[in-house]
Amino acid sequence: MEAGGPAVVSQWDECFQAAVQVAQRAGQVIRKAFTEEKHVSTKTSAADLVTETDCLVEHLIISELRKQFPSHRFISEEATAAGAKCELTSSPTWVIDPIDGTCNFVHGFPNVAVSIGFAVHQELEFGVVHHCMEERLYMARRGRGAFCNTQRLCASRETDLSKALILTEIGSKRDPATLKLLLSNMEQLLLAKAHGVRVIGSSTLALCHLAAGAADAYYQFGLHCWDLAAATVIIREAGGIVMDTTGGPLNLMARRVVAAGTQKMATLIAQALQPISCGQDDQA
Ligand SMILES: Nc1ncnc2c1ncn2[C@@H]1O[C@H](CO)[C@@H](O)[C@H]1OP(=O)(O)O
Ligand SMILES: [Mg+2]
Ligand SMILES: [Mg+2]
Repeated sequence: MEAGGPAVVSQWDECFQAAVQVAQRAGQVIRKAFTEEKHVSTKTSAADLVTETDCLVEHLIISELRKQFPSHRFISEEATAAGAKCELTSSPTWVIDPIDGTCNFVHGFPNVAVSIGFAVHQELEFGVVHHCMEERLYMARRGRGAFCNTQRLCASRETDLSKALILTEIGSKRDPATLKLLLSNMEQLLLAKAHGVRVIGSSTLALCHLAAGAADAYYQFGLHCWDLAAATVIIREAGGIVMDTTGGPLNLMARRVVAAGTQKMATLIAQALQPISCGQDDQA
């Protein structure tokens, strides 16, 4: 036996390593496609976009992981859009967004990421988010800390809403009632004298910025489980909070989230928000 005893190998290490490798391969494909002509289609609205690269990258990720882990289940954005069931059971399940920030990708705006989360018994075990254009890899395993490349991540300790930099996303719904609520939520936070509200076009990268302490809070209605799964582990392992907009525990399928460096900040944001109803991922 080596000095210090055998290395501790977690049950899901092999899966984590596979996620890192496939996220990097997917990043290469996305980087190459970023400067080329894109074929863009719409999904649920004129602002809900998909390109052939979203589908190609999703296929690449799932076929590689399925080869290595044939008994595992998969939830992914483009398969769900094509009618696959979006159901989180107790089986080992990969939750995949092949391109988070598709609208950015279409416009050549460089906030584009691959997001791969992994849950067992409905508990998130690890998350890998690859910022494709800056070649940054955000990653965390439950109980083992969060990292960006080799740098350990630490979420903000801010508790004062009037000193907060807050991130959110606009999403793809454009009906007047949704837009009114969306803008009124932003207005409430600005009236509370938050330092700023930012929209960067990628939920998962915004959540990673929160994990890195570059922002104090994040909220969104309408995002999906694949936007959230990987980054949730990364934020929690960076010492942050991820919860439901009602103030209760996070439901990955409920399409709403508040995240912050501190519980106090998360609660203040949740209290300032009016809910926007979006349905559930597993009841579509
Ligand atoms: N219907 C919706 N409402 C809110 N956000 C959504 C959404 N659909 C996707 N998003 C995500 O929110 C951000 C932009 O609004 C992106 O991260 C986008 O993910 P996507 O690029 O994978 O589609
Ligand atoms: Mg997404
Ligand atoms: Mg996507």
